[in-house]
Amino acid sequence: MSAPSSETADRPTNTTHDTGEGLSTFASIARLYPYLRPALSRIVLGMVAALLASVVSLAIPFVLQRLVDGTLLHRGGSRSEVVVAAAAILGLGVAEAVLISLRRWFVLTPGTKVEATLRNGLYAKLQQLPVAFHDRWPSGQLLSRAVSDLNLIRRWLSFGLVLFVVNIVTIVVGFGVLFYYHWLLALVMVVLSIPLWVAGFFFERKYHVVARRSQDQQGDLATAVEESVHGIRVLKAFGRGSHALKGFRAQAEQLRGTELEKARAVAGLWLWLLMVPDVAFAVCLGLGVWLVSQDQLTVGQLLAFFATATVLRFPIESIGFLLSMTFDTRTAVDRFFDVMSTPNPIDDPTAPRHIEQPRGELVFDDVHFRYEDAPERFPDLVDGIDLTVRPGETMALVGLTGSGKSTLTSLVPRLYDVTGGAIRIDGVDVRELTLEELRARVAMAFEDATLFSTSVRDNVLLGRPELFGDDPATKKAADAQLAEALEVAQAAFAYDLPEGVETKVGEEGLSLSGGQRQRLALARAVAAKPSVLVLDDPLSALDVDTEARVTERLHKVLDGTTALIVAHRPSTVTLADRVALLQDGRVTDVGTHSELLARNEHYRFVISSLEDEERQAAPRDTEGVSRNERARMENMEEEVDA
Ligand SMILES: Nc1ncnc2c1ncn2[C@@H]1O[C@H](COP(=O)(O)OP(=O)(O)OP(=O)(O)O)[C@@H](O)[C@H]1O
Repeated sequence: MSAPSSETADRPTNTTHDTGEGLSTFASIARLYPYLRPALSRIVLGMVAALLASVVSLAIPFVLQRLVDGTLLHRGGSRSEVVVAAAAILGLGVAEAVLISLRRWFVLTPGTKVEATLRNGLYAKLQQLPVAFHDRWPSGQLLSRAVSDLNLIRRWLSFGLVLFVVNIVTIVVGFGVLFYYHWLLALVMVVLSIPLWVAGFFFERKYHVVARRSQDQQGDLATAVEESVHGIRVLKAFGRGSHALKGFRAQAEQLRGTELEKARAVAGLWLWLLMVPDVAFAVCLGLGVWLVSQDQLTVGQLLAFFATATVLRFPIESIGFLLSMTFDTRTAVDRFFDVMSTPNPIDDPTAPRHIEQPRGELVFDDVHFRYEDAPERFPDLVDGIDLTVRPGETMALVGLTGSGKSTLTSLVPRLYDVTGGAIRIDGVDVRELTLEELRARVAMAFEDATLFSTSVRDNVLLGRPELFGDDPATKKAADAQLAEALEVAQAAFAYDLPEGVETKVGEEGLSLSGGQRQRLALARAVAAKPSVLVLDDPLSALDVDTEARVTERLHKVLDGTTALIVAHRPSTVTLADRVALLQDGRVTDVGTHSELLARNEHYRFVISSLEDEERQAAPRDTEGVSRNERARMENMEEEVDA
């Protein structure tokens, strides 16, 4: 298994939305404003508390200066004055501590609140975005956005933002205070700080790029872990664990390299952040002592100058860390909006229509479709399909592998939108229905049955939200519906699970067999009571006997339901009233199985290739003939005779 590189696995190249590139860091982060608004008052109060704490810390040197110049040097230092000054300093210290605690208290909850809002918004968006989006985006990239990027944003809001603003204000006010003590000393301090601002400027330009790369690579790594955990059976069965590990190591090493690059950039800034204040302190000390000797500065002023400069050290030193945190956050915000600003073409219509009397007629009217990434020279995959499935009719779709059967079925519930023509249910274009109504009218079961890590009951009744409730009547109705659906899908095994239908089926239902999963997925589609049932080869993992029983029960249930069934096995075709033959993107023939067998050569070819596939896949009994094969031959003979 080769893991995707960050170049290929990051943002898809064919998206046209706003990615935040070209925005300043401020403008990029400002896009969070709508999410921040409810929490803004507390963040501002936190900032006020932090600013007051800074003012208090800057006031302490004033008291020191008064103490030294007034009490100690000129009036000989009366004990009571010293005690008052010490008490004042103690009081200011306590006030500073209280204000810092208040800052933490104010900003803690808004950060978590904003993070939860962002996460819910992202999840909702991922639910809305069409399948075409999910085809293009690796899941790890989405996972890392939902977890680590939002975590970064929370930490910045709760800590980085407030400290950044407050420290900048403290530095500006602090330098003002230094000028108040002595303009020349302060000016020297400012001039000697210039290398810091230059280093900060270059740091900004470099760090932003590396931070983006690092966060994207973390997403790639998450994708690799997700893929290998998901495909652990395949990796083990083919003994490719060490190969996967090799690929993972290479990716992890790449990320380590990027993290080192980041650390080097931060270390470069730190060098200036630590060195510049030390040099400035040394130069100012020499100059200050000389100024005192020249009577241009009092000892108290010199002491207060250095006490203030010491107060400013932490804000200055923290700028590097806060800058890197801010750029990491900017990157996280960009990555969040990569997803949030993706347009959703499959949405509710502005003036939705409603199916007044559902009958279940399904019409494909000159339907065209091509995938976004299909090369231009290729014709449409679905190239002008006209087909009518009558109310209550079961229609099987048959075609060679890759002919577009699954694609065509996925157009009905608008997993993708047609690129030409229209699909109508009871005369209404599916694009004119709200998605809620459309998906209540159409239910789907796929060959690759996905279950959610919740109970069998919740999985099967997924499409019936009205059956989730605690009152006895709802529970009774839910139990009855569940029993019927499980019976139709021959999934009574669910009652024998350790906790019956309340048993949690594990992630993606992987604790069940493929056939069991398919039967639960089929039960889910049946329980949804749709007027149109779309089944994409939902019986492929069942043995012949079970398939026959399911088929028989489905026949009864499908009586009033229109069904479109993708058939990968000849036996599935027997379920259908009529068969549509898909060839070169079009429906080239429609009729009963026996009619098509008798008159259509391509149909015979498709059926015989399906038989070949099945023969290779099915286990053989002692006579060398599979049970599937025998059943199919019997079926075919009967059909042709008929
Ligand atoms: N999400 C996708 N993006 C781009 N191309 C796709 C996508 N899904 C399918 N295709 C391509 O569309 C073609 C038709 O695929 P589809 O799965 O609809 O065929 P099918 O008839 O159901 O095949 P099979 O019988 O093997 O299941 C294939 O060439 C496939 O590679």
